[in-house]
Parts: sequence; C-alpha cells; structure tokens
Amino acid sequence: MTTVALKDVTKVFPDGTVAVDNVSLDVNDGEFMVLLGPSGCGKSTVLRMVAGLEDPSSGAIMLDGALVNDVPPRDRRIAMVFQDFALYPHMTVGDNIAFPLRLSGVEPGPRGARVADVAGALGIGDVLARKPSQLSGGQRQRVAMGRAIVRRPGLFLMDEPLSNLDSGLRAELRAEISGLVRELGVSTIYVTHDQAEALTMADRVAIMRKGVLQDVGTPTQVYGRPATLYVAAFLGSPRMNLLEASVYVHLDRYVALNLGEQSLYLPWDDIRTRAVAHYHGERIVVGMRAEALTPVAPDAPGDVLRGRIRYLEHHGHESLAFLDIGATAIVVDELGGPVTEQPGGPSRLRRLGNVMQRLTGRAVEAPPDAEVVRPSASRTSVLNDPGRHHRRPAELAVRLAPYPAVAAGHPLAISVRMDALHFFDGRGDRIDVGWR
Ligand SMILES: Nc1ncnc2c1ncn2[C@@H]1O[C@H](COP(=O)(O)OP(=O)(O)OP(=O)(O)O)[C@@H](O)[C@H]1O
Repeated sequence: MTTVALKDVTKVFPDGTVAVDNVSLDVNDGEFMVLLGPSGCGKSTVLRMVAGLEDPSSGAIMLDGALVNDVPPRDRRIAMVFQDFALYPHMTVGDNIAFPLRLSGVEPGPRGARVADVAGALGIGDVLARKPSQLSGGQRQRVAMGRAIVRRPGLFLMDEPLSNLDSGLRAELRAEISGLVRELGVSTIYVTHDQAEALTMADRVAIMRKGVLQDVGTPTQVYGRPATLYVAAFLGSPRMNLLEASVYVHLDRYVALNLGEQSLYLPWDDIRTRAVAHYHGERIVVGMRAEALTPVAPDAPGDVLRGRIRYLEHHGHESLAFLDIGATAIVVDELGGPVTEQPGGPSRLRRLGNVMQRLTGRAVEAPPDAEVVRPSASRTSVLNDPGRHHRRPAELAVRLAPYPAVAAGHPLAISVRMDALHFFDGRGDRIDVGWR
C-alpha cells in the first residue's frame, strides 16, 4: 500500500496565515497514522495537501517514493472521508457505494460483487436498497466509508469522520474503522482533535500545534514520554500536573527539585539526574501524571508531598482530589504559549473568563485579583514565552477511590513515583536525553 513522506512542507495561505510550518512526516506501508491537535493547528491542511486539494508553498510530498506535488488528486489512488460527507440522496445505498466504480467503468457484474463485499464488511448489507434518508447517522457514515473503500485505494485520508456522531456511536465506529482498515491493510491518515480517538486507533500519532509538528510516536510513546511540554499537557485526563521547580545540585548525592514549599530529590544514580543537573540554579518544569501519585499515611517516609485538598471531583468510577502543595503551576494554553500561575493568583472566575473569551472571541473583563507578571529574564524559564502570564497555585490532581474518606480542607500526603516524572526546559522541550 501507499507510503507517504512529507519533507519540510510549509503552507502559507495568500492572507499570510502559516497553516503548516516545515512539517516532515513519514507514513509507512499499511500504517494507521493519526494527526492530532486542537482546532486550527493545520491538520486538515496537511491532509488536503496529501490529497492534492491544496498546493504546498514549499517542501515535497512523496507517495510511494515519487514526488507528487504536481500530480492531480485523481491520479493519487487516494480515498477521502470527511466529517460532512455527502451521500447522493436520490440514489440507493448500493448505488452510492457503487458510484466510484461506475465512474471508472467497472462492469455491472463485478461492480455488484464488490459492493456486496464492502457492504458485508461494514454491516450494511441489508440496507443496500434504501435511500440515505432512511438510514441512521452511523449507517450513513458506514456508507460513506464503503464508497471510499470500494475503489481499493492505496491510501485513506479521513478528516474527523466521526465528529457528527454521538459518543456511543463514535466509540463503536472507531473500533470498526481501525479494525477494517487494518484488515484491508490500507495506509491511513486520520485527522482528529479527540485524543481518545487518537490513542485508541493509531499505530502512531503525530501531534501538531500552530502548524508545527510537536511529536510523533506510538500512543504509548507520546503519552508515556511526551517530547514537549505541550504534548504532555495536551494528552491525558486529568491533565498532567506541571509544576515549576528550581534545580539544586548536591554533588554525588542528589539533585533537589524545589517545588516551592516542598522538594523532591532525584538520587545521584538515577539516569536522568545528569541531564537535570545541567539546570543547577535554574527553573524547569516537572510533570507528574495522576497515576504517578498515590495517597499514603501522613507520616509515610520516602518521596512524599503533603498538602491540603482544595476540592474533590466525583467521576463515578473514581474521585479526583485537587491538592494545594504550595507550588507553582505551569498552565499550557492550547492556543497560546505556556502560561505560569503562582500562589496568590486569580480566582476560578478569571479562568472561567479566559475560557469564555476563547470560546466567544470576546474579551471578558478581568476580575481585580488577576496579576500579570513580566516574563523573567531566565533563559530556561517558561516565563520567557511571549504573551501574558497569569499566576495561580498548583492544584495537584490525585486519583482517589470513588467515595473517599476525605473532603475539601483535609490534609493529604501523596507518594510520588520518581521514575514517572517528566522534565521540560523553558522552551518546553523534554530534558532527559535518550528518553525514547
Ligand atoms: N483558505 C484559507 N485561507 C487562509 N487561512 C486558512 C485557509 N484554510 C485554513 N486556513 C487557516 O489555516 C490554519 C489551519 O487550518 P486547518 O483547517 O488546517 O486546521 P485544523 O487543525 O484542521 O482545524 P479544524 O480541526 O478546526 O478543522 C487555521 O488558522 C485556518 O484558519
């Protein structure tokens, strides 16, 4: 099946928007590659360039090792499935699926057999005589898939094909789609902003932000060893706890990570210690996912952080406690740069205001408790990132049992799995070398 290689591909639209910024990416034979990122990060533009619907401003697009920048879409052996797929309303399901075969002159006999095969594989063999208006949303999506598959393409390009469906159907269809394309062995590029879709369906995930490729790897790699602070913050629910830490080296003993009121200690023989020790006297970002944190007895020894529960969230199968440990949170704004917030900072009201502003595009008046700090001069500080930086205390997300015996205001001690910590520098790049 078709292999894809993007080499240094950039797309600048006539109005100056840089939608895709120097992206290089390979999709192997039969691979299911998911392009993941928030709205506007350039995923669809990448897909459209691979399809030939958009010309790159610079760089090369190769299919099966051949440059195709000037090859028209119809000659690329590609099938596309979009979110707002359009079925022909006056045609039956069978005729809709058969349509591409009719266009390319396949005889009625083999045409019927191919349609029956595809419809059987998609579980819509019994509705071939119906019109699209007589189908459910999920069935219509299967017909759209069938119409793409029936041509036996070398490459599938799918742009948010499930986003119009309800969540139950999405989960069902994402298993079906990934199962089906693997069975067919067709190389696939699948665009989504839904991390659950990406992590469950992909062989590899490519994560984009503002036109720039941030990380490429298997779901386990990008979740377990994210290349950048942005990827660390983007993947996972609850979000990874990202704390500002000052680094102090105690030669031949340990490296202290000062988190504000408390510290953690990386033993000298830890393989990551040398990389982190380079930042002696500077600030870095320490990431810890909720699964790296376990509640322990108040006087437990070892790598333990102590704090007070600010609030609890009950999720049925588990509860999340948000713990004030006197540290500074690094908040990565999905649309802007990293933002640092420190104790004594803005209220939830202000953060809600920020969200509303993002959703509505309208400025919301800042409550009086908001304090905007100047970017620090430190080379390694995330405060270097341009833009406004707000301050708030870290609220460390910790997983608890469904009905925990603690409540807001209670103290809580948590043990930290030091081997599960992540370290990022001020530019947001992962610190530990040889990490994947
Ligand atoms: N024809 C165009 N002219 C100018 N800018 C464009 C054009 N098409 C897309 N853009 C811009 O390029 C950027 C990337 O758009 P793109 O559609 O690739 O993002 P996306 O990640 O697929 O987003 P979504 O998930 O919302 O579809 C956005 O800022 C978008 O506004």
